[in-house]
Amino acid sequence: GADSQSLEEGGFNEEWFAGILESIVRDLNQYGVCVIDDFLGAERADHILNEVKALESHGALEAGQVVSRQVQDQARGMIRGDQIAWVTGGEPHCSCIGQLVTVVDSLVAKANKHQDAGMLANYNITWRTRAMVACYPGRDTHYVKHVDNPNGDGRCITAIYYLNRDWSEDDGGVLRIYPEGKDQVASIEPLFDRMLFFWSDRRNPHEVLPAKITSRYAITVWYLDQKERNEYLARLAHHQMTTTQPTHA
Ligand SMILES: COc1ccc2cc(-c3cnc(C(=O)NCC(=O)O)c(O)c3)ccc2c1
Ligand SMILES: [Mn+2]
Repeated sequence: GADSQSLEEGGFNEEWFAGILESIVRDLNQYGVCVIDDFLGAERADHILNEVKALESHGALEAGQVVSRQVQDQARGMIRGDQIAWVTGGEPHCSCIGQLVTVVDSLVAKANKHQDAGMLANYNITWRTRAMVACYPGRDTHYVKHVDNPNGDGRCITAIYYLNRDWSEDDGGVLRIYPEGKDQVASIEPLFDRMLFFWSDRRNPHEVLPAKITSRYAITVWYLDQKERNEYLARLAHHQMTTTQPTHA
């Protein structure tokens, strides 16, 4: 309700947490996507934005994440892709990013074990990646339609936190999700203090439309299902065994 402040300094309001948890469980089950606005409040969001800008100004963001062949061909001659840094949140001057990840960790863990978890109950989410701090440097940088986890690498939920103040339509950089088997498309503007969750697998092909303005900031964490991750690592180990079989004379 109006009287529940979103966050006390340092701690998190029980009511706020429970409300967000309900939205995540309900929307992921119903739409495979969950958007939460005014997630942490403007003050905390500002601290996180300042930490991201500091990373950028210190050259911590590296251009060019791995992209598949045809994308590189398509992108040749164009400015493409985001600049990224992998952050644990424990680095110096990254404590607010760390707090963000901690809150999202507890929300995802609680949602996974929620009594109405539904499809979420099929997972046992025990791991996650580090936080990928990303900046699309404007000048029409984009990300072609793709699936985050097309081949069962263990990632089950993509969590993206956006940090773009005063974002407007002609700034571009909208995230378009094409939920599998549905005819409606979700167009998600990368608004300041907006939190987004969606299934990482083939249920959610998505693309980032060309970003016009200078910098489009986002922080992404991928949550892993233990079983799928272990099976993936086993496949990887087996593959390495068979391909790098020691040759005996
Ligand atoms: C092997 O090393 C790497 C390192 C980083 C990688 C990052 C991505 C990636 C995937 N999705 C998105 C996205 O969908 N963003 C949506 C949005 O910003 O609104 C994005 O920005 C980046 C994919 C593969 C990678 C491989
Ligand atoms: Mn993606």
